[in-house]
Amino acid sequence: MGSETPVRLPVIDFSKPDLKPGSADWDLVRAEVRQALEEFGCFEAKFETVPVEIRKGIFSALEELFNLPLETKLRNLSKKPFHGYVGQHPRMPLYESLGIDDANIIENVNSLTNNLWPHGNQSFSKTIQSFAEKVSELDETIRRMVLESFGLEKYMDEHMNSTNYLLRVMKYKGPQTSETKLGLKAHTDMTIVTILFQNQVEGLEVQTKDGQWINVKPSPDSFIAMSGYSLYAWTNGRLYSAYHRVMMTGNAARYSAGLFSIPKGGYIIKAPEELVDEEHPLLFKPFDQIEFLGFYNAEAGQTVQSALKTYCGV
Ligand SMILES: O=C(O)CCC(=O)C(=O)O
Ligand SMILES: [Fe+2]
Repeated sequence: MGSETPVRLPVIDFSKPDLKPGSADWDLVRAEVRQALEEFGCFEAKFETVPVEIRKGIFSALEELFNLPLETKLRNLSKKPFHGYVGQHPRMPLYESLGIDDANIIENVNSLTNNLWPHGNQSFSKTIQSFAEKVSELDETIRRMVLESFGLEKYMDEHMNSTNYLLRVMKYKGPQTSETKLGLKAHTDMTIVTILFQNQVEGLEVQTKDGQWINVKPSPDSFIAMSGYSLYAWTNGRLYSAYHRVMMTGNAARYSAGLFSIPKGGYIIKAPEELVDEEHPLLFKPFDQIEFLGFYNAEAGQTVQSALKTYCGV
């Protein structure tokens, strides 16, 4: 018989003009978001609110950034894992990235820009900041829909104020071969929500619950949204958090940008009592994510899943 149809991620349209809380479109999209995050922990989001000059501009900005000499990029090392420059790793030789904390705030981007380009680079700062600000609207919409879908409106303000944004921009060199090579190893994100945007070079793969890898092929105006493991913990396991990785082939470089909403240090992740019952016993005792990450990073070789269970599993 013919081969099975490959599994595809759900595609959800956030570009509807009337997508306001309370509208009929909002309720429909909210149900799609909930279902996609339960089943796949991931979906493709059509979100045309990001103007075309920012969508195009972001990739020129990334090219300009990663073309800088290595010693310039290395000026942005950070003590926090994956917050500053990361690259030149022997096991991930194709991968380079740079993290920018709270990139939706122009002063933060300017301090990075001035470090990279001592004479300034206004257009780089503006493109990065506008991108982060626009994409953060999608993050907020998704989180609002998730909380509403569980009837958890009373936690909305606390939840929305509990996170910071990290923008991480990435370059994966083409491996210059038709063999598939590792770009970024399989992992789950320790985030509330992750939103990815990529140029037209494919490579992202997302694993389904039954272990199949889906090749993600977003259309040029789409973003990929994922529920992270912090949201898995906060929702007491109601939403899935998918393993994903980047596999590269061919000559072209892949550029991507990820906006990560991350619980602030000092904020205690505690599943709301409404999501704990006999059918869904509590998975994790309340924890501070920054303290957990200290534990996780000291335990070489563990996955987030097993480390969090050891750290505060019930
Ligand atoms: O480059 C991508 O599309 C994926 C990046 C990623 O998974 C991450 O930075 O956590
Ligand atoms: Fe990731």
